Amino acid sequence: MTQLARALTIAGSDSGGGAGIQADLKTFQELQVYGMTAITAVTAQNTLGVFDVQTLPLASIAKQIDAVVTDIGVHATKTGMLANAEITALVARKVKEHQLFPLVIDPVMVSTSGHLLLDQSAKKQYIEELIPLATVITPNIAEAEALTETSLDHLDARKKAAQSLHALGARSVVIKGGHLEGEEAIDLFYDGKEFCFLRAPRVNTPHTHGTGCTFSAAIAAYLARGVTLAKAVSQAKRFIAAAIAHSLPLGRGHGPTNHWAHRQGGEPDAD
Ligand SMILES: Nc1ncnc2c1ncn2[C@@H]1O[C@H](COP(=O)(O)OP(=O)(O)O)[C@@H](O)[C@H]1O
Ligand SMILES: Cc1ncc(COP(=O)(O)O)c(N)n1
Repeated sequence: MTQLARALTIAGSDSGGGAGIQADLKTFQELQVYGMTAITAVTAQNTLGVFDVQTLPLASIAKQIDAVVTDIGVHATKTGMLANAEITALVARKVKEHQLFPLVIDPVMVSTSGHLLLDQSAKKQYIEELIPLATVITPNIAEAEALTETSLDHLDARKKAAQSLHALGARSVVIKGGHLEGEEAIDLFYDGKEFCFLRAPRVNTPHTHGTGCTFSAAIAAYLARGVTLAKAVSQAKRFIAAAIAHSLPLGRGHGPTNHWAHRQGGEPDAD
């Protein structure tokens, strides 16, 4: 057997299965990557909203990371919901201790349903401790605005924001354009030298719960498989575009993306 690619997600649990750890594991599995988890927080969540958040003790998060790294081994890591400043600092420490690279950072701050998933006070730890370790950081527009303290309503401003996140130490940056308007959903990729655009047709759907988690997990999966960064980002864009084009009208709110949509037909295998 050729060596099985293995990826670790350090993120929150979404009981509704559309975002967080659950979206990450589904994405890893679809991309033939063995998935492992370190859960930072347990949310009670569905397509309508977030009804409870319980963060895990720091020692538990640390031991989850130690357990998988020291035994099974990790080829790529992604971070999602880190909830607060202490968890963000712990994760940065563990990334350094275990050299958890390549590292994809999805700086999750607010859910699609509008619930705060990161204490405001954690911004300092993101900027000073975690972002400098990123192979790629994938903020949406609001997250990039919060991290750079600028308004990003123009492409020029988004380019400058990507440059300033790169200047903080991130090796590359994707500023996602899911919340912009237009015929296409266009993300801006900056590798420290050049800008390029990741494009897909914009899908007119409310069912976009978990798009950011799925996109960043797909980047981590491709990196775990040894694909180059530029290729990982563009293949991940194809994966998320298919997942949104065939998203699932489940629940009464924002339904989840469809992780098996990249397969021919966009449907689960017939019985
Ligand atoms: N309606 C849509 N149609 C097509 N692509 C979308 C749509 N909404 C989001 N995307 C894409 O999904 C990915 C996640 O983006 P975004 O929704 O901005 O992130 P987040 O979930 O973190 O808010 C990006 O590649 C973005 O362009
Ligand atoms: C546990 C967890 N992690 C991340 C998100 C963000 O995903 P989205 O922005 O699509 O709601 C979420 N809702 N829940």
